[in-house]
Amino acid sequence: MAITDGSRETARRSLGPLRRLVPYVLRYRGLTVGAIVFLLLAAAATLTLPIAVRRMIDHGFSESDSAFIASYFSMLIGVAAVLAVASALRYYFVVMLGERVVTDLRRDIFAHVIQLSPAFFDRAQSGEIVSRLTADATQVKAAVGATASVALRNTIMGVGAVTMMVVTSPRLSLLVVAAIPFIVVPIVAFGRSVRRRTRRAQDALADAAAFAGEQIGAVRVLQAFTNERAAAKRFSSAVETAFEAARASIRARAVLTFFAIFATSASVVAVLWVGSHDVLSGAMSAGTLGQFLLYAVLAAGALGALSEVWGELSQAAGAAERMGELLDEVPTVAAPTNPVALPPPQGEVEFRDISFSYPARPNVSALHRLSFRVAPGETVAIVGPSGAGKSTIFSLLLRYYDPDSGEVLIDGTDIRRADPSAVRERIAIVPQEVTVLAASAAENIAFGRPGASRAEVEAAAKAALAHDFIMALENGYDTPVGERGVTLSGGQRQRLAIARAILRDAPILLLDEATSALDAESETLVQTALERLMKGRTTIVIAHRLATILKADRIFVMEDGQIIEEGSHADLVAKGGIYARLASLQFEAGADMVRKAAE
Ligand SMILES: Nc1ncnc2c1ncn2[C@@H]1O[C@H](COP(=O)(O)OP(=O)(O)OP(=O)(O)O)[C@@H](O)[C@H]1O
Repeated sequence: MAITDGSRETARRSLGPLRRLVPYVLRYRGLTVGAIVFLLLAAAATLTLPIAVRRMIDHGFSESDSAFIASYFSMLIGVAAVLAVASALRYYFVVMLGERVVTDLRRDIFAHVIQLSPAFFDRAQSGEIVSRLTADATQVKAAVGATASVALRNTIMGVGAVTMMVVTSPRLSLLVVAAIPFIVVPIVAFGRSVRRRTRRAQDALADAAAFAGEQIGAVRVLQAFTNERAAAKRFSSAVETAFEAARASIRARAVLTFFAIFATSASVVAVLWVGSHDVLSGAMSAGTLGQFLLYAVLAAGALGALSEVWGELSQAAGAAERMGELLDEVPTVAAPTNPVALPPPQGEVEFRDISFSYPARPNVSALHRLSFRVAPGETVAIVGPSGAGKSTIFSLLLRYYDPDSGEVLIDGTDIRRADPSAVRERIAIVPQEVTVLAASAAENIAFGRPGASRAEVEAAAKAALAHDFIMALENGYDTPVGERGVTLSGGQRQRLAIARAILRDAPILLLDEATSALDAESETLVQTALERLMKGRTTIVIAHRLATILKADRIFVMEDGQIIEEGSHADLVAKGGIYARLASLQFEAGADMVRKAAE
């Protein structure tokens, strides 16, 4: 399974996954080259400053030549200008590159994820995927942009400064080299423990955030069960745990800061001490000592910055790895290399000896040697207890999954041989729970057929008896509905779904009847709209209402993944089998009708 938490730990240790970003970076050669050029230019400008300072000290103050000072300072201003321009442009190119790369990554991942098979979503949490698109992407952006450039700049600066230190004074450099282990080893060791504590604090905070997200998402249920106090208490203890973890990390960081500053300052003082003896004895000029010290400070700064960004880079590597996992996920249901074209639509559906288990539950058989044929234009109602496999029939028809054995045929073609999109274009679905998108009413209907004109949307809405309630909304078809807009009633949502299906105008209609009862008036509207929708189409309906079942041409009674009875309502009632029992129990409300039909 690709979506795991385990990767978070291992990923932090290696920068390897960042390699995945290289092709994205290379797509923008201009930005990349610009970033590197200005990076080098800024580093070079910085590295010339200590030389300038030496010449200042050694010549500027001793030679009372004002022309020298003037030309000298104008040159310095020139260097400063180069430094400023290069730094600004470096910032621009580097940050732009980061934004660009992450925009592309987000776009690619989203496009990839939404075409993955439902089998993937059975095991992945949608929250986890979204967090990869947002939080992980932000980390990668920081890495490609700021962090990588800080790392690169400081590597260049570090190497440059150390080289210049050796050039300036090999003797003092040797002294610094001798001091390095005493400074660096403890800092690295301590830094590691700081990182461990920081990670613990972040994980604790992530737990608290996940809890908050879940509770706020289900706030109505939370209030209905009056669980607010318990939830508040749990959250409070979660954030307190995060605080304690943060405190440990802050404390460790404070100690680290003390040590780092003291150790580096003390060693600088020591070098200065030795160096000033050399100056006094005439072995070295004061300017050279100044130059050396400045290089030492630059080198130390570069080293410090590198140790800081290392942690950030390895976190970004973890983020890049998690995003990469999503891109590596292959859809289990894919179009064949040479998909066959489906014949002209008739609306015939056939299941031939289908056996199927869900990948998430391979030991449970959802459908077992199931065969049936639905003729063009026929209406079939599927009834049966919960878990019988009714929805699974829909899932296989839409090719969300492929059967373990047997064939699903649409108009005589095995759907595995066709492009899944071509198969799905033949099907319209009215689900039990209608998804209303956070968009306008018109856009919600147009979802049925992307690109439909406003006139087509309105015609569909009229046929679905949705026009009147939409016109009564504040801005008619342009009124936002769904999450950030008007909340629609159950009956209105269903008519919206019916309008979508009418607009789709597909030969095969899959109807998953809502179980929740509507009031009589809504019910009549929905039924009328449905009848219009079903006209002339092959309809398979997972039926819960007697009225629907009575109108069906045939009824399939399912149990344990098989069709155990089949026939018209009257046939089945007369037979006195499972259906007859089911009908008199389950469809109590229509018991009279059952009796009448049986007579
Ligand atoms: N995505 C899934 N992953 C694993 N098992 C599943 C999945 N969906 C359904 N199942 C299992 O497959 C079997 C058939 O389920 P299905 O949803 O087709 O039943 P159903 O007749 O539609 O039930 P209901 O009327 O309650 O919707 C059940 O045992 C169910 O637990």
